[in-house]
Amino acid sequence: MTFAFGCTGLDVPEPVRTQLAGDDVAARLVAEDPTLWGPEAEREASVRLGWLDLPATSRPLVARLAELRAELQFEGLDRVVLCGVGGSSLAPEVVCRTAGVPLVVLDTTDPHQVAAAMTDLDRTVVVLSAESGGTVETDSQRRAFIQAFADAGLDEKQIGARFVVVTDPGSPLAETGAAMGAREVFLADPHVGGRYSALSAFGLVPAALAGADVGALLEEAAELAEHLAEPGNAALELGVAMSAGFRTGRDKVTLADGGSPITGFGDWAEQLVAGSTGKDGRGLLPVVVESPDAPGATAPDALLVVVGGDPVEPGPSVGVTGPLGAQFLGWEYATAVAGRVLGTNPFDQPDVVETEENTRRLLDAGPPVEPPMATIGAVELRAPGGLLEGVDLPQHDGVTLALQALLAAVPPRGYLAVMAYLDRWADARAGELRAALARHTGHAVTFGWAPRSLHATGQYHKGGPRTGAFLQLTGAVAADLPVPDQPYGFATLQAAQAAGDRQALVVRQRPLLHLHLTDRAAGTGQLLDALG
Ligand SMILES: O=P(O)(O)OC[C@H]1O[C@](O)(CO)[C@@H](O)[C@@H]1O
Repeated sequence: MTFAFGCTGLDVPEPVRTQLAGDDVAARLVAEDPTLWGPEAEREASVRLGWLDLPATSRPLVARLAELRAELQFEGLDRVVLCGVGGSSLAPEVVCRTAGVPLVVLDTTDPHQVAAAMTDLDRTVVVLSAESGGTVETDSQRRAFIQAFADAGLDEKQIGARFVVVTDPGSPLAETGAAMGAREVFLADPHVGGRYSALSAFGLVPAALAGADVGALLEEAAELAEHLAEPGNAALELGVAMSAGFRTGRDKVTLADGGSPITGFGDWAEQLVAGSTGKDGRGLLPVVVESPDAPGATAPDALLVVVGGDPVEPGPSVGVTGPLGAQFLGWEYATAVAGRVLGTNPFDQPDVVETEENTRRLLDAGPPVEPPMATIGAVELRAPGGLLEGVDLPQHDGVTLALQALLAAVPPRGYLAVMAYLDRWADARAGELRAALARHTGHAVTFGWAPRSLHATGQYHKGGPRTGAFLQLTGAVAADLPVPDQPYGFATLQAAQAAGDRQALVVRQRPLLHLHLTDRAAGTGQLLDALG
């Protein structure tokens, strides 16, 4: 079975067909024509289309990874922890969840979540995965694991042997990996950007070491690759549908699983679509929902895409089926195609760096002092930017009123984004807030764990249309964890990332509600109660 596309109730405007079919986009994309996205994108595109070749060029990795896994297993190292974020962790996480093999993914700075990953060190191997090699989340985790292994009594050589590195050639991490004596440093194809790296060493190394069949994944993709130059191929049709949605006022792409055997695909597709299209004041907002009939799954400004199922009548809706390897390649292709119609460069992320710079500044200067406007139960309320000016916040229903004020501030055709700087396992209940909020509004509601979301929808939040309203959640930290050789711990880093994100949103005059949970479980319960 390969990638298949079905669609119902969507009109494709003639100019979209012409721009994609008439211009022979399918064949030109497969030929890696960098001019497809206009002169401004040409330079970047000329070094970012290597993902089209990966079903073939990644093949030699399969045997080497099987050997390495056997070697690790022989030494009793059967627990794989992946330190990486965004494109460097979401694909292997989907692969492993789908295959049912254990992979501990650490894509956070939450001190509780990082500490929880540092168990069973005697059987742990750590994959450090970062394309740029300088990402603060991954670098901090590297330092913490080195320290933890040292505390467990390992010497320098033994510690090096516990790390496998995946990065681009010439990156600072390539150098660090060599200097620390990492067991192996995999240098990935530098002509593939992070969001498009699912079938490169970034997707394959952690997944294969955890026990997934990555050879099968490449075969699934290769089968689709054979058809990608054909006019009307299924991946092109998906790109046409997303583009047609955009052109007809549906600039949200709702992603729902239709009972496929794939687990967590929406989170990977979200970073691909948001990071590739959300810039220059436009974009497609991916909205990952719990099921095709979840609150907010259908809306007048959204195209519902069912992954692994049929389109939902009466539409407009799309269904895409096929195995995971084909889904990865098909969505990358479709997103690149949509970028052409939107007029965006699918391969850059111009607005991500701003929050990173804000974070660095805040780490240098110390955290901002922002007294809460009110504390209600386990929730401290703040609204930088003035959202709650003139709003009374009584103890009995102040949280409800604050949430109502935020929902009322979502502009027409806008969206509400929840960014939870929490532990996505221990504080998993916060994930229920998406549906709970969506029941109270006709607007799209997205939910993202942060700081992971900075590398996914974060680009869209800052670079896309200014139609978002934002709910940021932070939580009390019971015990901080130092970041070795840095003047701050994970709690300070996480708080600085959250504050840096708030600054980037306030500068754009976006409505923002910041709720700090002084007790994470109680505060989450309070929010869900407030939403009924
Ligand atoms: O692999 P890196 O360099 O750590 O980057 C992580 C992610 O950050 C981004 O560069 C943008 O936030 C993504 O494209 C990428 O997947």
